[in-house]
Amino acid sequence: MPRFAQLVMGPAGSGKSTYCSTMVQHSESINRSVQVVNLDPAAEHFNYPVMADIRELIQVDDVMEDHSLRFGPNGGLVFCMEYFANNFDWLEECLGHVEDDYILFDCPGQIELYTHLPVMRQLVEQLQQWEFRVCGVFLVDSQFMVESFKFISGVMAALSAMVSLEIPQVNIMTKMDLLSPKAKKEIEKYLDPDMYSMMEDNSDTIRSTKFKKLTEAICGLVSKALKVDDFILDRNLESFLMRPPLCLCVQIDDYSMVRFLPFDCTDEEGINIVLQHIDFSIQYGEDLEVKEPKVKR
Ligand SMILES: Nc1nc2c(ncn2[C@@H]2O[C@H](COP(=O)(O)OP(=O)(O)OP(=O)(O)O)[C@@H](O)[C@H]2O)c(=O)[nH]1
Ligand SMILES: [Mg+2]
Repeated sequence: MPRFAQLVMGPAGSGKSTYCSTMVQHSESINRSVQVVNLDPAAEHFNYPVMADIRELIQVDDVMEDHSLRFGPNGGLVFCMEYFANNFDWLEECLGHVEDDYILFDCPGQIELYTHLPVMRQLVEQLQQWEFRVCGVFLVDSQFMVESFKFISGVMAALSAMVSLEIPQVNIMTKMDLLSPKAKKEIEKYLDPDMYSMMEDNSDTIRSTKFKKLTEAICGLVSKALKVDDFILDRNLESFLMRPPLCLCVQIDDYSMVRFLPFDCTDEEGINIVLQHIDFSIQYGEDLEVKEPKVKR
C-alpha cells in the first residue's frame, strides 16, 4: 500500500502551521485520519497533536548555545536540518508504518531550504524510498500577492521549490479572510494574469523609477516564458477550477503549472477543494477499498 505525504512549505509566517492544524480538524470532520510531523526545529507554538517532533532530535536553541559552532538563528536552523538529513532513521522510527498513512510535514520558513539547499530534496527522496507519494504544498500569504510585482515574486518562489523538488506541487494563497473587499477584487484579476497589463495597473504603487524599470523587465521576461491558458485538469475537478475566484492558472511552458488556490481557514468548502487538488495530485483514494453504500432500511 502506498503512503501519502504533504510537504507544507512556504516563507516565514505564511501560515504553514495554521494550515496543518486546519487540515487536521477538517480531516477529523470528514472522518479521515491525518497526522502531522513538526519539522521546524525552532517552532514554539503549533496547534495540532504531533506524531513526531524534530525538536526531540535537535533544537535550534541548543545549536546556538554551542560556543564551538557559533551559529545565529538562520545558520543554526540550516545546521539542524543538515543534522536531520543525516539522521533519517530517527524519522523512520517515529513514522512506523500504519496502513493508509497520510502525513503532513510542517516545515520551517527559511526560503533557502526550498530554493538551493539539498535537505528538502533529500527528505523527498527518502520518503519516496519509504513508499510515500509526496505532494509539495507551497504557501504564500495572499496579502503579499495583491500587487503585480509581489505576485511575480510569489510565482518565482513557488516555481523555484517546484523545480528543485520535482514533485507535484499545489500552491496556496493563505489568509484570504484577512483581505479587504478591495484586495479581494484585486486578487480576481490574477485569474487571467497578463504581466504587462498588471504593470500598467499598479504602476502608481511603485515610486522608484529604477525599481519600476526592473520590475517591468522581469515582467517582460516572465510574460515571454509564461503562457496563460485555460486548462482543465480533470472532468470531476472542472467545476472547482472554474469557480471564480477559486482558480488562478498560470501555465508555464517549460515546467508544469504554477497556479494558486485561495485558502481561508474559516471556509470548509474552500479547504475541501484544496484537499481534493492535493489528493488528486498523489492519487490518494485510488487504492482504497470500495465501500458499499449503506442501504437505508
Ligand atoms: N486570519 C488568519 N490568520 C492566519 C491564517 N493562517 C495563519 N494565520 C496567522 O498568521 C500567523 C502565522 O501563522 P503560522 O501558521 O504560525 O505561520 P508559519 O508559516 O507556520 O510560520 P513559521 O513557522 O514561523 O514560518 C499566526 O498569527 C496565525 O494565526 C489564516 O488563514 N487566517
Ligand atoms: Mg510554523
